[in-house]
Amino acid sequence: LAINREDGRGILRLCLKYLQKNLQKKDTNGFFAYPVNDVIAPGYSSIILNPMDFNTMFTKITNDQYRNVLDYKKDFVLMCNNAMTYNRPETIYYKEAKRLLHTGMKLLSKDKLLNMKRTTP
Ligand SMILES: CC(=O)c1cc(-c2ccccn2)c2ncccn12
Repeated sequence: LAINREDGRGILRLCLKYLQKNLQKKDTNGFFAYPVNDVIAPGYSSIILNPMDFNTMFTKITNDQYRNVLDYKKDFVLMCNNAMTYNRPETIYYKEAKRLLHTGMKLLSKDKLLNMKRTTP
């Protein structure tokens, strides 16, 4: 049973790294690559209580901190929503977050995930 659990984690890690690679490609300016700090975004840490970024998500993948793809998807949505909370709609950060979220929902759609589940060994 322990072996199966380890195998399962390995497969999930592979899937999540594949998804992250494709999502991060869409963040062409790298706005979501690392945590936002209060120097570039004044007052950020008092407005956004649950910050998230791709680097943090990658660390969580590596440390098996996601039980499944839906857990990962929650962090992705959190990251995009944070940007649409802190930044005003007319800013590039808001616009990029909205576009990234839309792209992500297509990549993380149910049928895509079902297909992945079906195709993984
Ligand atoms: C994601 C986000 O909210 C963000 C990323 C950045 C950012 C990230 C990397 C380089 C430059 N800017 C940012 N700057 C000001 C205000 C908000 N942001």
